[in-house]
Amino acid sequence: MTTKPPAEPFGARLRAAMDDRGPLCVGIDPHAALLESWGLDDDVAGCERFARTVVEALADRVAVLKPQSAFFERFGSRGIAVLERTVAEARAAGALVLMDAKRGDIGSTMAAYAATYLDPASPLFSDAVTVSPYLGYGSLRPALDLARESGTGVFVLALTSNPEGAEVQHAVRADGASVAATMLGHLREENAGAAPMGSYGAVVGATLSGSLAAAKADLAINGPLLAPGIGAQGATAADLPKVFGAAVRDVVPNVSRGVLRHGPDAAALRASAERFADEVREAVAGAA
Ligand SMILES: O=c1ccn([C@@H]2O[C@H](COP(=O)(O)O)[C@@H](O)[C@H]2O)c(=O)[nH]1
Repeated sequence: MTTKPPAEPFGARLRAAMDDRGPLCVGIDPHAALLESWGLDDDVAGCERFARTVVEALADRVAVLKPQSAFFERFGSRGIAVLERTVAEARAAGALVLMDAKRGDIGSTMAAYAATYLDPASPLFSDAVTVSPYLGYGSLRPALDLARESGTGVFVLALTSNPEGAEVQHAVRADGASVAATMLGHLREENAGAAPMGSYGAVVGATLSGSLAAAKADLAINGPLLAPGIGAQGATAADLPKVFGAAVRDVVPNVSRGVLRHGPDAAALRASAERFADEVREAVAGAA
């Protein structure tokens, strides 16, 4: 299956969606516990019903849907087939799809990961993908280049929402820059001159109040900042201005379990996403 490549770069498409729908990103994470609480079996059929329900409830109203690949992969090839259909249906219904796959490898293998998510000929073609720079930022080049070519985006892990991330991300290089600040610096260069916003984003947890200063991280990268951690991980929309300061307008706040726990009723899922969206709008407006 070949999808028509998007006419505009991801950064421009994302900014337009954020302006039109608000910046909220809702996760599609078919956890076993959520399937159970929705009255579904923890199998591939349950996974498909779950994902389709989220897409039908939210793809026409939130800016971004973020399937967490791991929860589909656990069902093997049939789970991946469900993921393919989920991505296609979400995109067809109007949401941008950010595939949370956190891939990272040596460049030659990275090229295959890039083709999987960012080549319009792939059945898993998505608007953007998350990647891990643990093999060095340069190893991500095939994904960065293919994203430019195919009008898609790449989100690089910089300061993750989990407390364990600090031991790697706050580590300081010989020149005094933290690893996180180094990644943000690379992304700033990648996005230089792009308008209204570059297509190369960073993942920066909404849970990080207090620890950004420790990483001496400058979040002004002229690109989107995916902020997971709201809801189940304890952060709230009100934390966003504290964590992101002037960069708060570039933040794409992610909520997964915080919304998904309200299913399977579509109206309840929509109401929950709307509540989070309102809280985000209020927090961002208050930061003006
Ligand atoms: O730093 C990171 C990067 C990614 N994630 C992912 O986001 C969602 C969060 O789910 P919640 O249910 O809202 O906690 C999940 O898919 C993670 O893998 C993250 O949490 N932190």
